Amino acid sequence: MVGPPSSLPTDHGTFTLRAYTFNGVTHVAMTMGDPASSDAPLVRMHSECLTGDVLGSHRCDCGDQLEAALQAISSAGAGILLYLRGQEGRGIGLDNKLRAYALQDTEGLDTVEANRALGLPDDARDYRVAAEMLRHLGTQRIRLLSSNPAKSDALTEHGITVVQRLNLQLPDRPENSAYLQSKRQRMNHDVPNGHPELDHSLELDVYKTIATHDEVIAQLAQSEDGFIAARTGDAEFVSGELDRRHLHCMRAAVGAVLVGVGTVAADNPQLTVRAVEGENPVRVVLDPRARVPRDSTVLQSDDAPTLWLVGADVQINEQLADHVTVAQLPQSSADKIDPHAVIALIRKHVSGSILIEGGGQTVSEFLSAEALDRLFLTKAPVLIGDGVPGIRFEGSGQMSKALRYPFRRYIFGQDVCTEYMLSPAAREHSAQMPAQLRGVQNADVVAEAQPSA
Ligand SMILES: Nc1nc2c(ncn2[C@@H]2O[C@H](COP(=O)(O)OP(=O)(O)OP(=O)(O)O)[C@@H](O)[C@H]2O)c(=O)[nH]1
Ligand SMILES: [Zn+2]
Repeated sequence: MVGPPSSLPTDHGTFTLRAYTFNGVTHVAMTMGDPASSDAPLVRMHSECLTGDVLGSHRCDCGDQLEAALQAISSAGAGILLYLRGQEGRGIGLDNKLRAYALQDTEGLDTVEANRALGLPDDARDYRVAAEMLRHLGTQRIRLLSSNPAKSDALTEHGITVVQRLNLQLPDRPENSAYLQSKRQRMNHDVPNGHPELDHSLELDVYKTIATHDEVIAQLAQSEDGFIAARTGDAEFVSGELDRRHLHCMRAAVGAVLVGVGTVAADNPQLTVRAVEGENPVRVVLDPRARVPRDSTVLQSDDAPTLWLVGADVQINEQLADHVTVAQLPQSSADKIDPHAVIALIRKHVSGSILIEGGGQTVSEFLSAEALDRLFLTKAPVLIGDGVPGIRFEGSGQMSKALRYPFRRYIFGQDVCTEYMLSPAAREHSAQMPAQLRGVQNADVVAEAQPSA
């Protein structure tokens, strides 16, 4: 009933493959690492889908889920994929599934109605063999990669402890969104928008890239019409929870985080890592005239060291808390400090990447000085009308001179984040990472492009 293990090198790394035959049907388990030795390994219980898995169909999400699950297991370094044969068409078989497809095409039936019109059950799958396979692999506790709650219920019934169910967070495709909507409405599948159960250790690849290189990156969240706050400076909830989480992931990946004095005065940020696990970066306040409010969190709280960057002609005579270090730089003109000099100075104190976190003016200055390797610009679906501007720089009178860079795009719930790879170094660093087009993460790369020259 169980075949010998063999090795299976794949695009996602080398797995161990075992065949399990029950009632004349052969299923396979692909394992990576030693799942038995991990407390609750990632498990994908995948129903065979010839059209999606093999033929590349966009009618369903099976092919995308298969890829994403293998990528997730490979990123985690351990896990199991059970490929369940004979579950084609939610258990009604390939021939019937294609008949159901035809009824969907011609009669406009949804996926459930089409099965019923054929006199077949909505879902005929049985997961007993999957539970048997897991037990054979020494795994009784799992984290299940699925958007279908019925799958974890069934495994629980068969004696497997599902400690967590993780939605693979794949974006709908135009061709499968109606089908996915029906699954959500009629079969209780998750809506993949900022799922609260998401495992916070699962990240975008670019965080690793940032953490392992010395880059200068910037981020900004703007309204659709380009403002980071209302006229009064009120910046509460411009972008959503996932964008906040993204910001905290970046803070955790860098050595230093810099804000302009205006942001400290307006928002009194803590600049610490709270939404995810990670170390706090060194906080840098760019403050040519030493105007920062003396009761601000960056000066008062010792959660992280603070580097207070002031102009060369400023005198700081007051007593400062131990976590605050003052550094001075010459101002070029009109209170401005050259971004390149700022970076060089920070690098003397801190190693790792530097995140320019805001506000709009500071990020714009670093952008137009060509001091950035990468820019993450999130656009939230809100119109403010007038307020504190986001990215603004002199630009050019000609469209042909507008800035176009290679970019990647992520969906963070309702917000869209564009990552511009501004420098050749950033592009090279990202190219060294396997292009993670899909994976377990809070957002997926939904578009990638190189601008034409
Ligand atoms: N009967 C029928 N089956 C379909 C249809 N579209 C996809 N399938 C099958 O559905 C099975 C996958 O089930 P899904 O409901 O997509 O997803 P799930 O496996 O329950 O849940 P996930 O773990 O999130 O993938 C595969 O065997 C597909 O062949 C359809 O329109 N009709
Ligand atoms: Zn499918």
